Amino acid sequence: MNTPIVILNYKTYLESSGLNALNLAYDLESAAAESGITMVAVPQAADIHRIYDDTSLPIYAQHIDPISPGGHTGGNLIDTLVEAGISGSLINHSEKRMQLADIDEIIQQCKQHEIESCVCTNNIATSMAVASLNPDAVAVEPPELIGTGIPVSQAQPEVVEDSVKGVKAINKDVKVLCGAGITNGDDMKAAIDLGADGVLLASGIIKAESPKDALLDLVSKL
Ligand SMILES: O=C[C@H](O)COP(=O)(O)O
Repeated sequence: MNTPIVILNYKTYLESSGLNALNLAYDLESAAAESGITMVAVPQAADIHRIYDDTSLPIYAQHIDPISPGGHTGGNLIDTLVEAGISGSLINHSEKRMQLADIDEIIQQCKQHEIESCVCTNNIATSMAVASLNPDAVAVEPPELIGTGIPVSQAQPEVVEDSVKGVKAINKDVKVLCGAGITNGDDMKAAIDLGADGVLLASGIIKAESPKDALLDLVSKL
């Protein structure tokens, strides 16, 4: 098995926006260096460049719009995000749902730009459907557990285990991550024991008194 991966979605918490986004990136960078675990920052678009300039972290976008260069006011164009420093993107997060054809379009755009695609899903069936689109990773997250602190890997282990089985049966090269409520080392260990390749998380780290300590605890039982 490959080394597990941690993807930290900054969402739009004030604790992970603006200058706080950069401070959180420093925490991620030092926790990654101390633990040897790959940690990915997923800041808002406006904060990508500052993190790229000041750290060597892998950076994902939170969302890419299915557009091409031209007249799309307010859009998140992949070319601009790549130039700002991303090496991948979340796609279809629960808080930013997309139509199936648009998910496919963004996976293809990511391949053209040679960046990673991580498609979020809400259950086993959608995880399997998305696997056939050949993204780099699928991140399954039951929406009702997001932001609750109730970890999917312990509250709904069958969702993680069956998503892993279902996705790998369709395409063994697609990594399977899980998210929602993941906070500490026990939650992450449970996810990895169920076959997940890593975790996608947010509030448990962003809202922690010391995000760096929380990150080190997260990977302490691997
Ligand atoms: O992208 C991250 C997920 O939505 C999980 O969020 P959470 O860790 O706050 O539950």
